[in-house]
Amino acid sequence: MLHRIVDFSVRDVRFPTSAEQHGSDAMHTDPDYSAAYVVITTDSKVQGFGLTFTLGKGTDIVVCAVKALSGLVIGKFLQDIVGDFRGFYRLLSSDSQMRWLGPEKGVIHLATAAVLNAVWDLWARTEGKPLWKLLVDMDPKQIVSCIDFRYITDALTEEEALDILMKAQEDKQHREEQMLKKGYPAYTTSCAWLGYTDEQLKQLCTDAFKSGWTKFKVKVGADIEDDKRRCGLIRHMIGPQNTLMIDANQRWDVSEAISWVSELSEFRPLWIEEPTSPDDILGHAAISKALGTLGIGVASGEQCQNRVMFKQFLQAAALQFVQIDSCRLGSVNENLAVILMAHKFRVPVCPHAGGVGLCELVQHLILFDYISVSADLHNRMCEYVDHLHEHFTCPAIIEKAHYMPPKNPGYSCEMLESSVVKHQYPDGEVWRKKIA
Ligand SMILES: C[C@H](O)[C@@H](O)CC(=O)C(=O)O
Ligand SMILES: [Mg+2]
Repeated sequence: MLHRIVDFSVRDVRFPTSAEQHGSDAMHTDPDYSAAYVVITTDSKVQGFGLTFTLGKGTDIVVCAVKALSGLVIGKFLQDIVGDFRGFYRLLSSDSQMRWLGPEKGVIHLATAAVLNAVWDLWARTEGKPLWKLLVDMDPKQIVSCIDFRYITDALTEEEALDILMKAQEDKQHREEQMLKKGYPAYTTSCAWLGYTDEQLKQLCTDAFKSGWTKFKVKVGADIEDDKRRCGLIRHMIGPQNTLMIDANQRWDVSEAISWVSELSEFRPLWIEEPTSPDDILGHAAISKALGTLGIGVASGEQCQNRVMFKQFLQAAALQFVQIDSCRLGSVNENLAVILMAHKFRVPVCPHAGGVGLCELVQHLILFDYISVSADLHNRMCEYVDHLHEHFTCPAIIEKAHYMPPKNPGYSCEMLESSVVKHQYPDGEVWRKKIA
């Protein structure tokens, strides 16, 4: 059956998370987790749902960018899109006028992610499979045909990508069964947002520990004495064997990052995340070199613009953990490129999640990474944040601190229509009350 896209909508949906300091960090002190939420409808009535994540203000700008791209989607047949997905990715990311707004970065790239996420969702639904399974079952040649290799062939050629995927075919079935049984390891960021009090932090950490969490991320970077106290509290509570990560959300200059994190080294963080500007590849390389001697790695990616920057981070040995993001990069297509490059450079992928909908989306990509690419779980885990899942029709499922593979067809980011209507900005009930 053919599926022609006949309708396209995008809405500005915002959740007032800043009221309770959920999601707060050293740079984003009042985030309202939000999304530009896309629904595409076909003449066969099958729909695709996609989103990109934002922090509140400016979501309207992303919505505007999504609308600008919608003309490239409406009227297309799904079969034509996925039959040349590389071409369609390039159509969206390289439109000869709109590429001036990026290219492949910033608002226009967030918009590309929202649109393509909806297309991938539609594809998975029409195949009756969750997205991870669609990817895992795909012929390696077809996977590679979804990737735009422009600008990365000096690091990864199409032939090398194919070779990686072919080699990982062995034992794939076994890994799939393992994931279905045990799930993919996760860590939590929910206990230690920067705006939480010590009491909150202790309580949330105790509860999480009791529910089986063993890996915790703490926000740092505003005040060194606060950081020492908070890291000390968590390290004391989780003991020496469990894992602690720290996240500065781009707060420091390079030398400041090195000295600040050195002062926190006694708490033995596995990584420091986003120590400095997400665009500063050589700065990250310098930090990696300095902190490597203390056994601390550098993680980044949630604001890494595109595959070209990831390529350079990897080439410069500037990252020890690659944090792919389902909404920052150009959807599944560009994430496939980064997952394969990370494998070639032997750097573990530990996705960024949380926000609204990011856990739902990225769980599919990390399952694909394990089953079809890396076959490795050492030092690998996917972020989990326990907010806003109740707004999704198929929320992420966590059991014993592991993501359980989604079973429903699609990419898991369909929101409950009632939640969308209530949180739509500025007319939804939640915002009307606040604005009045
Ligand atoms: C503003 C966001 O909550 C950010 O702090 C998330 C983040 O850095 C992470 O989850 O990692
Ligand atoms: Mg982070």
